[in-house]
Amino acid sequence: MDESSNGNDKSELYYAQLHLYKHIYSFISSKALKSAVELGIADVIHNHGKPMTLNELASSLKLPPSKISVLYRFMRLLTHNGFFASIKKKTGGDQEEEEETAYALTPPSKLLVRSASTCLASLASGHPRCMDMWHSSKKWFAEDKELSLFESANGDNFWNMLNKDPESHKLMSSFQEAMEADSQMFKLALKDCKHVFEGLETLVDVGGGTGVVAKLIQEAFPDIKCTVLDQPQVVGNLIGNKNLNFVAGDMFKSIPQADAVLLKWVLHDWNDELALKILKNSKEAISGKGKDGKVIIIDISIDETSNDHDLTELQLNFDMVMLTLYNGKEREKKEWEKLIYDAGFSSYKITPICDFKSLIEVYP
Ligand SMILES: C[S@@+](CC[C@H](N)C(=O)[O-])C[C@H]1O[C@@H](n2cnc3c(N)ncnc32)[C@H](O)[C@@H]1O
Repeated sequence: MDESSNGNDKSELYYAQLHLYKHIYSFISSKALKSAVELGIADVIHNHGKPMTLNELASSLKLPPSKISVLYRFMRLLTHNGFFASIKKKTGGDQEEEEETAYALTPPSKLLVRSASTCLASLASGHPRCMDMWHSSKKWFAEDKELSLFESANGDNFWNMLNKDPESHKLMSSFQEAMEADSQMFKLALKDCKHVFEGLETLVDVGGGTGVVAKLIQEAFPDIKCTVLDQPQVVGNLIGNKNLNFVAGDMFKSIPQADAVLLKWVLHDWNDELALKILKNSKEAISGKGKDGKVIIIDISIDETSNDHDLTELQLNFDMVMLTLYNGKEREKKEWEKLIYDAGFSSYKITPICDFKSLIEVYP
């Protein structure tokens, strides 16, 4: 140690070590959550209907006795991280009343209950291909190619891989499950941005998956005729209704005509060149409506100047996910502006929704 380990320098060094350790081991929080999801802890507590003691939990999870103390330590971390709440429960008879800790669900772990339409458990469990690819990042950096880390590590891009082998079918269904659950949140957001959809007669949800968002829009606006455009393997077997139509197609080729185009969680999957192509095709799709048409984008708009450090960290983490999985990106406001004007639109308006996303109305 040199003289810099004195006074303020010493506390700076302690802080540096702490900061580094915190980030080196931050994967533990994510992996403990994955273990909780695989064990089904949230489901067991939910089905029990009231907080559960450690022994009750271990018995429901059918854990061997040697794993009870392990479960305790996982629950301690998961409770500290806000996934469960620990409650003191009175046990024993009148004479020898004792207190025991019982675990209850919190709002984040309620999103892990598999019977809930908002369940995000499939995202928390992750997929080996999406985790293992990080071991190839050194090789990826050395390659002078525009490949995602996923493609560099797995030999094919994410979307092709989804449709290829049986193992990837699991990835596909958990991906669609997660998208559907995420879209359920849109129901709440829709209440705050009803004006955006009012007056529309037709809307095409581009890359609209299995139609969860289109159905929510229909519930709120029964008169809007919705078309969901997605890849044949996603919508090929889906059946619509009077006001809901599924179209198998390619948004890079053409988008059906409508008063409005919705692009929810779509543009962030693609680099600027391909996002521009989608936006230009969207502009073409609303051209029949003249100046009254609009494109509605729902994506992240990163604000690095925000004082909310956790929120910005989440948005930057999402950017890493988009970069490494699809070669896509989360965009800052100035990047959105450039993309929107480059696609030939004349104005736009950004409104924050769901605490970390934005709704961007784009006008011709
Ligand atoms: C991240 S998901 C978003 C799904 C949905 N909008 C949501 O918010 O839940 C992107 C969607 O784009 C679709 N997609 C990918 N390439 C496409 C293409 N060339 N044409 C149409 N849809 C495509 C995928 O199948 C997927 O459903």
